[in-house]
Amino acid sequence: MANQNTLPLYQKVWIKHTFSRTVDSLILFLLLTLLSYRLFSHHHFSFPWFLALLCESWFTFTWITTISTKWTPAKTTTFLDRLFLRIGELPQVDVFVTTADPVLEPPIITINTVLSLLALDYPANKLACYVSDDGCSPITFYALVEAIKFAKLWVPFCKKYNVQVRAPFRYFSEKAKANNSNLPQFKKEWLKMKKEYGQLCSKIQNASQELNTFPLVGEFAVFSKTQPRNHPTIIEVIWENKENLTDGVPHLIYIAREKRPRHPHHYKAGAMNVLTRVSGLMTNAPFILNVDCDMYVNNPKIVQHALCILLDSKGEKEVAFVQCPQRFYDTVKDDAYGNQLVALPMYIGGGFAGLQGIIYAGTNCFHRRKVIYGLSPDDDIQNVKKNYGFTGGKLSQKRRKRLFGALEGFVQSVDDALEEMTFTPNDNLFKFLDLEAARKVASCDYECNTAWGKQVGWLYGSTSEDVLTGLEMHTKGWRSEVCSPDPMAFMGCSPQDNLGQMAQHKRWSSGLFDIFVSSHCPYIGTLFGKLQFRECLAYVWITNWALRSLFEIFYALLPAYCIFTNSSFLPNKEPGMWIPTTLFVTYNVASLTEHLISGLSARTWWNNLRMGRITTMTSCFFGFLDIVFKRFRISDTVFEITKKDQPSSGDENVGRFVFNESPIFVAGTTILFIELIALAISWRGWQNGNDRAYGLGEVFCSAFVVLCYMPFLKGLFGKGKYGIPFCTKLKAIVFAYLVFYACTSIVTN
Ligand SMILES: O=c1ccn([C@@H]2O[C@H](COP(=O)(O)OP(=O)(O)O[C@H]3O[C@H](CO)[C@@H](O)[C@H](O)[C@H]3O)[C@@H](O)[C@H]2O)c(=O)[nH]1
Ligand SMILES: [Mn+2]
Repeated sequence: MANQNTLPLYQKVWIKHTFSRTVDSLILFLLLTLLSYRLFSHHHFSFPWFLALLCESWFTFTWITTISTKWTPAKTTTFLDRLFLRIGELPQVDVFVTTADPVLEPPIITINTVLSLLALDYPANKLACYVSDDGCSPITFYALVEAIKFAKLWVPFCKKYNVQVRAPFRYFSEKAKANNSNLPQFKKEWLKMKKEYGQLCSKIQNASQELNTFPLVGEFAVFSKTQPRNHPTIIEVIWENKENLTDGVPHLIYIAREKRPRHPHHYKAGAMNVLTRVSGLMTNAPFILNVDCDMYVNNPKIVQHALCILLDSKGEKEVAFVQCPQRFYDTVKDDAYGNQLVALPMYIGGGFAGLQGIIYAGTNCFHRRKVIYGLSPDDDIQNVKKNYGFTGGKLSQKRRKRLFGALEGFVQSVDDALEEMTFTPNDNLFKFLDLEAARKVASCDYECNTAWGKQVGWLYGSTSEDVLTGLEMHTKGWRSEVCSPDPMAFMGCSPQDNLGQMAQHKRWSSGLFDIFVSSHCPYIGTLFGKLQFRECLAYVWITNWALRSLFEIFYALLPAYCIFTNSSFLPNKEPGMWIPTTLFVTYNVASLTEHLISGLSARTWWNNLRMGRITTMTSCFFGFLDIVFKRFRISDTVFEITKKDQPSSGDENVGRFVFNESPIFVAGTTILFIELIALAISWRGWQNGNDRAYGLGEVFCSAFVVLCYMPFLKGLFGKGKYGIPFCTKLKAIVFAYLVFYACTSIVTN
């Protein structure tokens, strides 16, 4: 029998999706057939024919990257029982939470996340929770101060009754069948807890309403004379687990890093780096769990599950980070805005997992501190020390400044982290706490002329800092794993309307494309680094999302162009027409099947398909433009924070499209108008029985685009926020006419 101590702590199995593989290959075959048909049909050669060839070549290339990513999906299972046999003592974990705006991210959501983290089923003396507040808001701070009082009741309650959902707003709102509900003692405590939570909510609610009149006295005095973008560092230890109790409440530290108008603050990546340094000085745990303010813990044992992977004898040497899936609660029915990301992660995410590893998604992720500090998998510590310029345990003065900044105490903590010295906890973590030093590492100047954001920490330069940082780790040769135990590890909120969803897609597509055109481009990672080839293709798939918009827009306008100019891009009257027809049918049946297999409705499939077309042609197109402007130094990209709403249940308008004056909607409305004009012209042509070069194919394609843009069509007639603003319609009509005019005049000239 194998020694219990040598058994692996997790297992990875590769799944065979024979059906999926067959259908995907068939689609590829059809795409290639279509391309060759186009190349060999000399009699068809014309502008639309070549444009179609160009777009379809792109789609084929994208499809190759898709198939390659999906081909060998994998799943991991963790063995908790073996973890306890293997290690005597659980390691320390530092938990990072980021919040940035008390209005878009209501403090009540943030404190629920924090409460669920403090109540993790993990020894309290091995956890420390650091909250970064980029909004520098006294209300957020107040909410945390109040939350910790509640935590002292909540944490023991959760542990005593083994509560699963430890975010109180979910626990009390949910039809959550209270466990042990028969016990009178439980009933009593449950009621008390509910009452206490209610009081906590109303306190925070009241404070939020008095945003401008909130008294900045006592411990809040530090917030006087601060502005969100202009203030010194504020670090407050809200709670310290002084007695080092395993069943107490973990440390809670509030950090608002210094912000000055002239200093770029690098958004979330900047916040994460400050959290890394401040925690390095305080607890310096070897593992870091990072969650966004809106992601609460849904599985209180998740840290142990992740540790199974990180501490496994193989995982320890190879795995840089463990990513848990992002799932959302109270989602809009049938995923009306196509943002629940259920089917996609299942196929694409599973595929990534079967390669070098899943991308880092910015939240719900466990990191190794030493990897964050730039360690490569094949670097042994002595080597690193040589490379970094450590001599006799000390970094040479010059290199130390260049890499980690000038603070002696912090460099010492890096040295310890690289050696994993902190694996066994100090008896009193805060004994030597030097707040002055902590403020220094959180200041604007600290990173000047250092490697932070370049080789060390979260990398700067993209609004998808998460994917960039993960890609760099993969390029160094690290792997990553997905950890998705049952129940789901974390749950969060997703945008509750299409505005949030479209802004999010714009940020992602531009951030990802920014990576593609930077020196971190996946191709470079494969050529000069250790990024595996298929992992590279998977990253290419994800990072050129914005580029897809161009081809999709051209392709969507192609049928209209043909109708305007009486030409064709499809072999309408020839037997060759079966190729695009079969392709269209097969592709859609395949994606519908994938949705149904994932347990989703047909309506969800349609919504995803439709929203995919809309966001790619609008949000992602603007994401693309953002990067073009950035590269030509016309304007820089900004991280627009998504609004975190608590869904209003029973609202009959949930799922409806809302509009504003954003240029994104001008683009969408223009596309709709162009297709409508095309349909009208074809209708007239049909009635007059004119001699037409285009056929049913082009008309069908045009109609299909209109069908995808149905929310816009409804928006033309909608009222209030559900209607497209008049000036947007006007601009769109002008643009549509210009396109029409340009098309027809090219041909007549
Ligand atoms: O200047 C900033 C801006 C944002 N954030 C935080 O970043 C997180 C993510 O922001 P959010 O608006 O919720 O963006 P999402 O689109 O929901 O985030 C996804 O995409 C981001 C990258 O674009 C990742 O950083 C996130 O982890 C990932 O969940 C939130 O906790 C914010 O508080 C900051 O700390 N500082
Ligand atoms: Mn979010």
